[in-house]
Amino acid sequence: MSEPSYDHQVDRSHMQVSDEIAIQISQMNKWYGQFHVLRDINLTVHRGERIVIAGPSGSGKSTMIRCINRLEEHQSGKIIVDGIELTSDLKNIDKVRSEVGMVFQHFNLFPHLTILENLTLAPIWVRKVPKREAEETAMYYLEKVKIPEQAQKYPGQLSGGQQQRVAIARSLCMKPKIMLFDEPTSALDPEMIKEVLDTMIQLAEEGMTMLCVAHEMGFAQAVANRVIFMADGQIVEQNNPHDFFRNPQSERTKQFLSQILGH
Ligand SMILES: Nc1ncnc2c1ncn2[C@@H]1O[C@H](COP(=O)(O)OP(=O)(O)OP(=O)(O)O)[C@@H](O)[C@H]1O
Repeated sequence: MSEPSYDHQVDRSHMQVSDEIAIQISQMNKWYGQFHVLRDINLTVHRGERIVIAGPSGSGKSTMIRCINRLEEHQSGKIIVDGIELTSDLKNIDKVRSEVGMVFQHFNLFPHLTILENLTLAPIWVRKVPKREAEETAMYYLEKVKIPEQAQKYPGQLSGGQQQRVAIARSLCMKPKIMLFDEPTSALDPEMIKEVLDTMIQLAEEGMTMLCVAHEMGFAQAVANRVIFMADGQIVEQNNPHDFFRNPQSERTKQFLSQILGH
């Protein structure tokens, strides 16, 4: 089985992964009512790692990352994020949310606020950052995602790719240590996928710890140092992208890859 080829292939050798642990999940289980959606998940993520979570629809990928920033609550086992164990204590949730940024498939921008207002809303109202400082930070990140000229526009005036870059900039304004992405390019036209991947590649090069649920494997190919394959609520297999694509171990993974790669 040959590796898919994308024009995002870069030399990843300079990207550092540290020994420090960013996320530790042990024996984690989650049910939706009677439905056992995540089963005995064990996962260690080191700082600077760039992980793609792949797997068939309904395998629990989104639920797993939603548990990491506490949008969903797990029922047993442990999740430790940046040294903080996730419990139902609200203070603890706030702490974790401030360490973990999340970008969704549908950008979730406020349509009636300008791009600048979207970016400064949480820093001003949640973090109590002075308006001027919040705006300077917002402009810094809009420049980073290469759309500073869009600051005064409304989301509806931007392309999907631009809106997704705004969503990434908005997360960065909260200075997260970890970024979670839930299918960030799924709602985009092919020509816009590249813009968003370029932004993600830039973040990865700066050492951001990233977990990305993805159906298309562009990010895996471009910058991931690990691909995790999930099926039926379990981690079935994980490996570096090179070996994951070239030498999948389980039948389930082989079947999945032949579906997505078309051979
Ligand atoms: N709030 C919920 N209540 C009940 N069941 C849910 C809820 N959210 C998700 N599920 C179910 O849990 C399972 C896992 O969903 P999840 O969204 O985590 O899968 P996924 O692997 O991310 O799928 P996809 O690739 O289609 O986004 C699915 O069967 C889904 O229908």
